[in-house]
Amino acid sequence: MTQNEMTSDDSTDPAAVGTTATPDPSGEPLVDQSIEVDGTDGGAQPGRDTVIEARDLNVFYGDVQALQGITMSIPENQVTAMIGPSGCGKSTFLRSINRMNDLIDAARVEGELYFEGKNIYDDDVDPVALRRRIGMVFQHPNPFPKSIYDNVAYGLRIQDETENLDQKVETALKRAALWDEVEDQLDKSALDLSGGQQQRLCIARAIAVDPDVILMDEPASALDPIATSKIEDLIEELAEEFTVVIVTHNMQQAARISDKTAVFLTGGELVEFGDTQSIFENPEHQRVEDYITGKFG
Ligand SMILES: Nc1ncnc2c1ncn2[C@@H]1O[C@H](COP(=O)(O)OP(=O)(O)OP(=O)(O)O)[C@@H](O)[C@H]1O
Repeated sequence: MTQNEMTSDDSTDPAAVGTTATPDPSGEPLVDQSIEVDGTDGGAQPGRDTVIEARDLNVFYGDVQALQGITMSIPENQVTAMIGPSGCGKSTFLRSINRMNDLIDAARVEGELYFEGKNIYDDDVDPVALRRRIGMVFQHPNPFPKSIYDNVAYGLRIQDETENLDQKVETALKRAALWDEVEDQLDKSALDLSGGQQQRLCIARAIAVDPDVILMDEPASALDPIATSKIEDLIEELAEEFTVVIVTHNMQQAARISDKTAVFLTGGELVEFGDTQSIFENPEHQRVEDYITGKFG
């Protein structure tokens, strides 16, 4: 992601429908800077770049404060999970990362949130361009009422990336572990797929345009155990190429698939953030231990 890519002008916002599109790769960065961190905030490790960094981020809905002074660094090419009880601000934080909160009238953001060194809340950042680099997958699969092929090709067509389109669609479906199930029926309506297949199609649609980050808001909570297991396997594979940030209510899921875990608690406070294994086996805070062991939530 370059600064110019985030500040480019485009009136089409594919993120609002759960996909992303590719910016012009020729844009020169305004600032040649990526953030290296020392791991003291529990986030990125030495030598591993931070992709997203929140600094004292506060989010309000009207008079209600949903996030309180969130500071954390999210490392690249890892799975970072957000867990915590209902209403603690997990989805609000996720939406802050690609400015989806802009679409909520009452929402107001204070503080800073850096994506590859650029504060995405600076006036010169175009949220549409930002969302091309930070895709999103929602809780309920939301394919378009179009063919399987057209769903995956959607963002590529918006961006005029239609050269070798068949190949790009096939690659995205393979990366989303769906190709083998749909290769003979690409013209079939996406709405005829099972829920789990629809969600993998939405993931294929998001990754077809090659974003840097994929945000996932409880992507498996509407699926049966077998479909959930496929999505979990897929998320782990995706982290080899993308940075994945996932909100989940399912602590076992966070423990299974994430490298880092952020524990939010009531009031929108980030109480603990670090290696998933440490958080689950040896949390620093009693409140986190109580939450993880099911004493509340
Ligand atoms: N669009 C909105 N307008 C007003 N308040 C909102 C809005 N969205 C969220 N909130 C409030 O912000 C707080 C945090 O909500 P958020 O959805 O981020 O929490 P969450 O941890 O993701 O919850 P859940 O696990 O139930 O999805 C809650 O008090 C919620 O009521």
